[in-house]
Amino acid sequence: MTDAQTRPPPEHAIAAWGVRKTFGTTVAADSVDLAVPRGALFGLVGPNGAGKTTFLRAATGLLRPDSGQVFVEGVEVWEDPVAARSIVGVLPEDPRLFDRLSGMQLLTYTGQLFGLTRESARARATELLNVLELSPDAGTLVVDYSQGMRKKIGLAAAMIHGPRVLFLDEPFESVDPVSARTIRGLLQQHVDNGGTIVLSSHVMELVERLCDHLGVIHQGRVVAQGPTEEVRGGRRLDEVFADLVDAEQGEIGLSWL
Ligand SMILES: Nc1ncnc2c1ncn2[C@@H]1O[C@H](COP(=O)(O)OP(=O)(O)OP(=O)(O)O)[C@@H](O)[C@H]1O
Repeated sequence: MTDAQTRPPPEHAIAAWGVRKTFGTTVAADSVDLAVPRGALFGLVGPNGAGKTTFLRAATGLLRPDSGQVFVEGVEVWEDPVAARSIVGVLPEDPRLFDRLSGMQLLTYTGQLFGLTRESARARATELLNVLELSPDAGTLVVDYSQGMRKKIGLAAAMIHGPRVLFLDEPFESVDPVSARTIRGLLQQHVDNGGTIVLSSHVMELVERLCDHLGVIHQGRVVAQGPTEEVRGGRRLDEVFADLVDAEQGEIGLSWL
């Protein structure tokens, strides 16, 4: 339950506090607190197993947290999941797509699920396929798409209803450099038009260049967050990251190699 006192200020497009999720004895998210300003392109970084995907799933209605709250544009995701769904577009880490449909069918169907008319869904699908250079494969079954193509069609499906907030889990993974540039352009356009994006990535250079805000998650907690320049403090992000997650820089190797 929430009350007026726990609601985030309106300048926060996303606000999470105390998000906790355990799997048996594994604490995947310990207590995640995050504030994402409206219009931010927010990068979420952290080592393998830090809890990024768990948090993103909890924040998007895909995985119910044990405790904590997530507000998206003032709507508590688990209190009002229907309202949250129309505000949010989600690219999960491993999107479960209806892969017996063609790319065009998948997008049209997804658009209609979100209340678009068939004509409008088809028009948007055509545009998205075109921008993401998937038009030649519009009629190909998604099951026959490459990994990178699946990422791109997943992104298109996340965007088709024009959500104000996008949550993207590793949107650049498996994507070729030209498509990555196209996606960066799309994401920039989304925030320039007043939207908000949270994306996770392991590519520090990309986060550094693309994201105006970032959060570092480690062992299920956010250990640093804020404007990218502030978090970096004049250093390279990979150095700051290594310090924050106590990465060992000592001798490593395999004795038998
Ligand atoms: N469904 C699940 N069942 C059991 N354990 C899980 C499950 N999902 C995640 N975990 C565990 O929770 C922890 C956090 O996982 P999560 O996938 O959130 O990390 P991540 O930061 O996204 O990692 P990566 O960068 O490697 O994708 C890990 O220890 C993982 O093994």
